Amino acid sequence: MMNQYPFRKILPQIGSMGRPFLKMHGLRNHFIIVDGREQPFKPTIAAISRICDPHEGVGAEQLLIIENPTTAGRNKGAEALMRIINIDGREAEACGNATRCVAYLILEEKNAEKIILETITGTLECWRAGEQRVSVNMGHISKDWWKIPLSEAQDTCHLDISNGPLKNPVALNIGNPHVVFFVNDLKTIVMEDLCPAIQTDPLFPNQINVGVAQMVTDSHMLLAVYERPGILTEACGSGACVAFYAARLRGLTDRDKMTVELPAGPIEVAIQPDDSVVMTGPVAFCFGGFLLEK
Ligand SMILES: N[C@@H](CCC[C@H](N)C(=O)O)C(=O)O
Repeated sequence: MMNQYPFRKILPQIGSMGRPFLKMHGLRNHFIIVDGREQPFKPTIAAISRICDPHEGVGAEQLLIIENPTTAGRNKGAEALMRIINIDGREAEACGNATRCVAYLILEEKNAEKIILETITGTLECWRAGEQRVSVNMGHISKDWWKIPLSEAQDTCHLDISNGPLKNPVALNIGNPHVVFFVNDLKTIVMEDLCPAIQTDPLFPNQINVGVAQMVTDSHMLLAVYERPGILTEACGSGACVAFYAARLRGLTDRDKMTVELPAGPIEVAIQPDDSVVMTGPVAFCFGGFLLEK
């Protein structure tokens, strides 16, 4: 029989010493979620990297900290502020899959059908869309070069940057910055080889999330996203929204709804009459536990 003694000895200590966390995923995009509303959570960069490292910590693509909304957010009806921290400790301005996961927690907590969630770039309306499915209005997408941001003026619909078969992308900002390349056959693209040089090009002072898309029909596309800071994720919610928007800008579709098929599965994206973008997809729980960092 397995010796359970070390567990009995250690677990009560961990329970009183550590910060509770939940691990969730939105289409296999993995998050560690900490509630910092009563007791602030301010880990160091080294602690963030360790917590997110699957070999040393819990393992995740982002750490999400739930905080109380700011006064501006509260005035707009926000129930909570979600902070999105990349594994290098830098704060991301948006994350579609994370928004669905945290929104689901707050929807459950408030026993509500719809809530408003604040991020560092504004407020987002989120609502239930079926069993463990959430829709989020991700807001408006900008194509102004200085808002991407780019380091010089360029036509963001046809950016002058390329690497091998990746050419002529669209640059957009949905809170966080993205470029989207269109290709004929996504499976021939080796993302890890081609995307790092694009992501870190000096044209992008804040670096950039790199999406590569293939149109299947005018309402179905395939998409892979190499995210900041150098991770090929199995799904990217903000990337799905901008890829659909980019396809419309390029005249590849005139639909107002699109199924964006990522390696882990589909996200439904719809453009609203006011040009804001609604994304719908699943959320799932992995496990919970205690972080030793306070
Ligand atoms: N790494 C991104 C933020 C995360 C995006 C996310 N996976 C999504 O679902 O949108 C960045 O640095 O912008």
